[in-house]
Amino acid sequence: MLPRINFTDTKSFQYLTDHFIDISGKQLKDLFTEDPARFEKFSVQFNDIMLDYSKNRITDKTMALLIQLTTECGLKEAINAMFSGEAINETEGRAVLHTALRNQSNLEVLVDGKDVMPDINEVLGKIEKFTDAVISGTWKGYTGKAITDVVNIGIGGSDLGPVMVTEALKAYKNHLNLHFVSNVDGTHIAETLKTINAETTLFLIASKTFTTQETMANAHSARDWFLAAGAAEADVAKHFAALSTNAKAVSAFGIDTANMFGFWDWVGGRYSIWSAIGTSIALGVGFQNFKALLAGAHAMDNHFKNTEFDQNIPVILGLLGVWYNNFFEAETNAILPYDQYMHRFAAYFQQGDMESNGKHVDRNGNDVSYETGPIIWGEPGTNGQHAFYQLIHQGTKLIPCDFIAPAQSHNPLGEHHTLLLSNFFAQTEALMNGKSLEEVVAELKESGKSDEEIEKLAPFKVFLGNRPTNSILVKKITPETLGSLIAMYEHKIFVQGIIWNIFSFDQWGVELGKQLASKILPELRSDDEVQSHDSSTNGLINLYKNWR
Ligand SMILES: O=P(O)(O)OC[C@H]1O[C@@H](O)[C@H](O)[C@@H](O)[C@@H]1O
Repeated sequence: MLPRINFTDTKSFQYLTDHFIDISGKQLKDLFTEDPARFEKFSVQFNDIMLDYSKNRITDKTMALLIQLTTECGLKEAINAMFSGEAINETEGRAVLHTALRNQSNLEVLVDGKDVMPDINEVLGKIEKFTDAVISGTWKGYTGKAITDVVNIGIGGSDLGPVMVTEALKAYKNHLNLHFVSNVDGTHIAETLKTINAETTLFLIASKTFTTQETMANAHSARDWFLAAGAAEADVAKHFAALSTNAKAVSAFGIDTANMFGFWDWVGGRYSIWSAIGTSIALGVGFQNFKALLAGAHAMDNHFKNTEFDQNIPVILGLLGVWYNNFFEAETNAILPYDQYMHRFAAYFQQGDMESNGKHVDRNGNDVSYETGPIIWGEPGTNGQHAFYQLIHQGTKLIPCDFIAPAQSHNPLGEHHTLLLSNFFAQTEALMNGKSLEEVVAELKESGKSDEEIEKLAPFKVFLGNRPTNSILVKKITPETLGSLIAMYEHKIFVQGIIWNIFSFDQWGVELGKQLASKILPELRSDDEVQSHDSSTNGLINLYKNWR
């Protein structure tokens, strides 16, 4: 059982509340002047990842109090409970063991007294054999041709992770063309089917439950298209594989369970890229690179489990997030990778973070009296700079940002990477230092503006600064480093869930919409006027019926 401590009742919360009054009046740039050792003090390097958190509105005291908060909230015990397979997903009665999927040490992990490692290794072995056969071309389609295209059909955790990772690791891609279909909007599958050939296409039906409406609709359409292209029922086995925990539903769909890659109910959907859901990754970049991704995540797991909290990257990130969320009342957190390959990274952690910590009921079943999960958003730099950074620099909202960049590019083309990184370094400096009225006036004077012009223009050109950022500089985006980065954010989310006293591994909030859609569906199938809802919903449905 996880602890049940209201963090606002802790001593450290009270101390932090007092301490916040001191800190909120301080300027980051002054903190740097006062303490030239800030970078050494507030940075941690782990393998090829450097977290510099010195540009945050913190002092030694802030960090000491935040660490004290972890003790009062039982974080250490909670970490041990997760890694040791306790059923910490209490509302679903399940363990939370995505860490076991990447447990390259192979030491036993017990769930209800049974070591899960042999099953995990068996599935990994099966994925390796299958992906090697498809990549090498020994796996043949129904007309004897090798596979050229792979279509992963899945949604949420069965889509976002594979999309994000295969994009982030595109530099490692082989000849297979990967496609991802998630939306139940027929456009998604229709447009994909236009680009592929049934004889050389492999469909991966990725669904933990194998009941998700969108995925099942897309899977059936893919199957119909495949059969309409001239293939026979018996050919389905060569072109359809399932990634799922639900063998019964997989068979019922018509996929041979020999082509099923299984996982278990102790793997949450948004934590499932490390499971058979990662098969599209292994197909796209090769099994060895998939293994390296797992190894990178495993290394971060060990760091998280074994490192003192003041040097523990996910713990530090989690606590900084709590500091801004609950004291500065920041509502969002931007993730800004300066790496085009990582363009889906923020989208991936929108699900990872918001589906985990978007909860208003605590572990005692009571409404919380404080803010929980932040809104996660972001786009790659430098594109974001020319779009929404205006608000980060000069808007009225405090937006803590994570800047992520690799020192080495996979595409060292001319000066591109140097240009990119000059922006990466400049933005965090600008956000911290801002530009004072005096500086603006001096600049305008130098550019030859009259006093009258200066008076008019100056206020608009002032940057208040004091805007906090983390810089995460990595050597290169390799499978290992990416694995570590993903696990780092997963554990950050865990830390925050523990502090906020919420259950991070269920997602009841997605159910209501599904329930109502299934009630509305038969109403849409008939032509009768609908009167069973409120006037807005009735009005919209009836107009839709008139227009369709
Ligand atoms: O993999 P499945 O079972 O099709 O589920 C897909 C997604 O379905 C959503 O409803 C859940 O909120 C997600 O957590 C999940 O990832």
